Amino acid sequence: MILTQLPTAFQQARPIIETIEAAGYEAYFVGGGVRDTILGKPLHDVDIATSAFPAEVKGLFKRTVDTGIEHGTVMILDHGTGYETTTFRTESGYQDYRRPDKVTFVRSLKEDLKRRDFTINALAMRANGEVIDLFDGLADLKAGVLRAVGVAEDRFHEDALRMMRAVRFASQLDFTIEPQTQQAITDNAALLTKIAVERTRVEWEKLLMGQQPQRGLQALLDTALYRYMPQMADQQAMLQRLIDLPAWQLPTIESTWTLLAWLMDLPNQAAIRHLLKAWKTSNDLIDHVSAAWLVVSSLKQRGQLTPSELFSAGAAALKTANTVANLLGFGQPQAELTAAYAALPIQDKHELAINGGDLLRQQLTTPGPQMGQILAQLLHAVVIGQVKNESADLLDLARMIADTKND
Ligand SMILES: Nc1ccn([C@@H]2O[C@H](COP(=O)(O)OP(=O)(O)OP(=O)(O)O)[C@@H](O)[C@H]2O)c(=O)n1
Repeated sequence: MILTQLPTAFQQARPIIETIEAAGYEAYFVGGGVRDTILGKPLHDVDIATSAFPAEVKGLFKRTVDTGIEHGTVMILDHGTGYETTTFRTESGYQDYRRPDKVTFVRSLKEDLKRRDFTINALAMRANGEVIDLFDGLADLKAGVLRAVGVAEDRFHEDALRMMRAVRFASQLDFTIEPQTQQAITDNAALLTKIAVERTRVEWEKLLMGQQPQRGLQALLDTALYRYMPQMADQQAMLQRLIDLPAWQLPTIESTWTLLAWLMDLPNQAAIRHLLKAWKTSNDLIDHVSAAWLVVSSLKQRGQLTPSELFSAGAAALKTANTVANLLGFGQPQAELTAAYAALPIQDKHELAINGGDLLRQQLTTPGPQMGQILAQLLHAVVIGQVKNESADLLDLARMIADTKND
């Protein structure tokens, strides 16, 4: 097969391959970029594999960066773009796929391709678009099948993350997992516990945001791989609920986690924090999702939100929550919620017309917790429309609050 119309990114990278070839080595485009191009999907990155050893690659180009030289990866800089070029290799023991524990450089393309995870990811392409298909990846691409290269069990022992990649690709590409490959996942699922949580999380999020999440989730259930994901061992029912929802596709990582947290029937925000901490997500994500989760529960219980709830959630978490609530059948039209939020007297606590300094100057309080309490009460009063956000009104109210406190 020859691809005639190569995406621009490949066309621009052609001279790199041609330079390596002119020096007597082999070089090919490899990996997800080749797969996605054949599928007609946009490509994310251009990866090159070559028989030249790293020092040889460096000798051929003016500007290179040693991004992972001990693993065979050199980045070639060309017209402002960086091309990761990796020497044909075999390896074992991954903390990170790009940084295995042990690497052996080889000169043969076939050796390199045969240690890759799935046949659809083991295609190579020459600079002229000719696809080299040593493991029948093209047939599997056409049939929509994920099949491990060679003995599936060996591939999963080399890198247990590949089991997560299988279910992720099932969702992302809407592919089926070939039976022996699936059986090997069932047999080796427990190996996933050896994998760094961050790596598992990336695949899990991609699965949930894929075009057919139900397909990936079903494979997770069928193979019991979910049991070895953080905090998921007893989540069979939740996964089934996700599968049973009418077709869904979520736009953001935040909405994905909010949906998940909601379907897990977690008791409170502390439980959500615990869940997300176990998955090692960022603190920003934890704050966002726990705020959104609270909004989802209000929408579920009352179908609407108080000004105070709108204010404390903030625009971003509101949007997330409503997306999830809509998916679950109890959301509001997004425009209504946006309008209600915009109609709040203030959207941010920094907009409050007075601050702690003003209270001190008027000797209404002393620095410390009492000041914070008064400011919080003022903020609340402004948000619910009890008082105008003007300094004279706020100082009057602060005086009343301070008096009652001092009584
Ligand atoms: N655990 C892994 C990770 C990657 N690969 C190989 O390295 C290539 C590039 O990996 P990566 O960029 O992580 O993933 P892609 O397959 O390109 O997919 P995507 O970009 O969608 O993540 C893969 O196609 C595959 O050949 C592998 O064999 N085993």
